[in-house]
Amino acid sequence: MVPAAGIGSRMAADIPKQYLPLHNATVIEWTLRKLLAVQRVRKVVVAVAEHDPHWPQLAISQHPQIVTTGGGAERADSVLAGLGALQGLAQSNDWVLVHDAARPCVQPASINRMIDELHDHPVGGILAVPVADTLKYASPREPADIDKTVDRKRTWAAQTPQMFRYGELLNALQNASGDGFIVTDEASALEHLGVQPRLVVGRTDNLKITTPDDLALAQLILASQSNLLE
Ligand SMILES: Nc1ccn([C@@H]2O[C@H](COP(=O)(O)OP(=O)(O)OP(=O)(O)O)[C@@H](O)[C@H]2O)c(=O)n1
Ligand SMILES: C[C@](O)(CO)[C@H](O)COP(=O)(O)O
Repeated sequence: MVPAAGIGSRMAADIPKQYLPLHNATVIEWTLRKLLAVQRVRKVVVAVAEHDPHWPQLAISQHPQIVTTGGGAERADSVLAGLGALQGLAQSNDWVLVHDAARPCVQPASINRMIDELHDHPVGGILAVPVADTLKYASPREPADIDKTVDRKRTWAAQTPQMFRYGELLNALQNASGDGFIVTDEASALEHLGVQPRLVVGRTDNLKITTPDDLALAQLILASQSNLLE
């Protein structure tokens, strides 16, 4: 399931960042090519904004493995909408991988390794990388001042895909929404139910394209992956 209904406000571009040009295609086309290169991915549901004029113009939107649905106001709403579109296609015990449209540099090998590690895990988990930098909390009074240093010994940066059983993920997201518990990733909803998703070591180059400088970096990464999808 690919949430792709965001507006990319932090990118401050004329169009949503998932449709920006990247390495002779667009951000979302690279993301979908990577997912479709994983043999064990059967269907990809893409949640796009209502009346999105860009998505229908992409040939990949007609790919036989791709189903399109409408997204929501927040990322979690778009993911819930995408899961709704899988009703009847997915069984409760099927694994669902949620992957940001804004993460085009993911490697199929990382996704396959996560599936290998988690396919018989009781909960599921996420791609993530241990934090290498020293982390600081900003002052609540002056954002440019350091308030304190965060213990990074057990700190990881969550990425996507995030992989959970269809029924459990649907329940967890609906429960979080009902509790008014705001989640910025799927794992948070499972944690809110008291379960512990697994951390699967990912790659630091699986960046989420968020601000303009991320595009130049993604271009370099994709150029270095030229033989990846052959
Ligand atoms: N209502 C939303 C908001 C975000 N997303 C998707 O969730 C992914 C990660 O979100 P983010 O990087 O925050 O994208 P935007 O919300 O578009 O960015 P911003 O917060 O800068 O506006 C993106 O692929 C985005 O398209 C979505 O499907 N529906
Ligand atoms: C899901 C995610 O990519 C994990 O790091 C991240 O939480 C998305 O956050 P965003 O603010 O919706 O980009």
